[in-house]
Amino acid sequence: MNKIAVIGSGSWGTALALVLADNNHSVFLWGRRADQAAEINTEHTNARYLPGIMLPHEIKATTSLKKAVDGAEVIVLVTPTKALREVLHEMKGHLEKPAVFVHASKGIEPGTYKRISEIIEEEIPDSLRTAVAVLSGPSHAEEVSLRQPTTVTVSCEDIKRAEQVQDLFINQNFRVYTNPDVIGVELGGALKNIIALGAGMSDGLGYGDNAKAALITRGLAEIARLGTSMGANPLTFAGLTGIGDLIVTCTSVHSRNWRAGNMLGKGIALEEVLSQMGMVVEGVRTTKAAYELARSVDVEMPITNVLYEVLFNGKEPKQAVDELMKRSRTHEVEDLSSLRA
Ligand SMILES: NC(=O)C1=CN([C@@H]2O[C@H](COP(=O)(O)OP(=O)(O)OC[C@H]3O[C@@H](n4cnc5c(N)ncnc54)[C@H](OP(=O)(O)O)[C@@H]3O)[C@@H](O)[C@H]2O)C=CC1
Ligand SMILES: O=C(CO)COP(=O)(O)O
Repeated sequence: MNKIAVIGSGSWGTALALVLADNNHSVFLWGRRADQAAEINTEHTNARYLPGIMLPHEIKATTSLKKAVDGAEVIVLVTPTKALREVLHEMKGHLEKPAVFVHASKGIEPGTYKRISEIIEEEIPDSLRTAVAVLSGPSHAEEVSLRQPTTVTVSCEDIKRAEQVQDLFINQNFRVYTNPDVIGVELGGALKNIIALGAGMSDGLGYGDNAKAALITRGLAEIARLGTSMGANPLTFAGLTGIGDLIVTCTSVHSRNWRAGNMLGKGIALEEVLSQMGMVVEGVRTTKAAYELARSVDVEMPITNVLYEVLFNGKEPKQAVDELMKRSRTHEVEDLSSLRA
């Protein structure tokens, strides 16, 4: 039985703790609120984030980072992206031996444009980490906690390490694949949230399935365009962490990004949307980061650009869609020769 620390007791951290406890690991779940830790330890519920779910008694909740990581061979990071650096910074002082770091958050840091594995590598010295891996894919916490069939991918440049992490999580309800393309897996997971905001907005405006299919398909094209320019393998975007996660996030009522976009499409202001959600909507900050990153590397991202204008410059959602439809005509694939027999 491995001791595993799960850092972040929101919906996804709690659902992953449940998967690990189902697999007979000893799980310490860290969150910042004492009332929540007490609820998890005594009632075995996390009613705010996973209402109606009984958690395995093996999950031990704590507000002490030291207690959570003490002796843990594996540390699973699942805070919102914006909280990660601060948490890692504090955690570093409590680490006594190297651990495998697995993260399951989906974002890019505005300003630095760093992926999460890069943030971990910056904050935790080489001597205190044996590997950094990412777990991503189409996986809403609400369904995972009901033990409904779910597939994800674990990515690590060292594929043997990825297989070790695969072993920790895999079970009959939670199927885990591996992929060595960390850049592609992280960027697919982060950037799909932008397109999900757009898909929700389209639904909120009353547009139909044609519009949503267009957003998913052209969204994937711009995710892959930016991703490959950053060094990702284009094939990764055809997998679970690319199109797979894009489909689930653009079409599921569980998606916070879709729901936030839907409210924006109905004319509700961003601040009101975020306060009504009460949960992290990663796509908002990621839109800013991706917009700036794409400009800095000169990659065209039309959907991201109009969403940036809606979120941060007050453009009306309807006008954003009109502008996308009126862009100058173009080919579906930039390199036409790749389509010819
Ligand atoms: N939910 C899902 O189905 C999935 C989520 N993810 C990703 O997982 C990550 C976490 O999301 P999720 O669990 O859903 O988020 P939730 O909104 O469900 O929960 C957020 C958690 O983060 C805590 N938190 C917020 N701000 C801070 C901070 N500054 N320092 C420390 N903790 C903080 C909250 O604590 P408090 O309650 O005290 O405010 C809460 O425990 C995101 O990157 C998301 O994209 C990935 C796949 C699936
Ligand atoms: O990443 C997710 C599912 O794979 C969760 O998406 P939301 O953050 O939009 O709920």
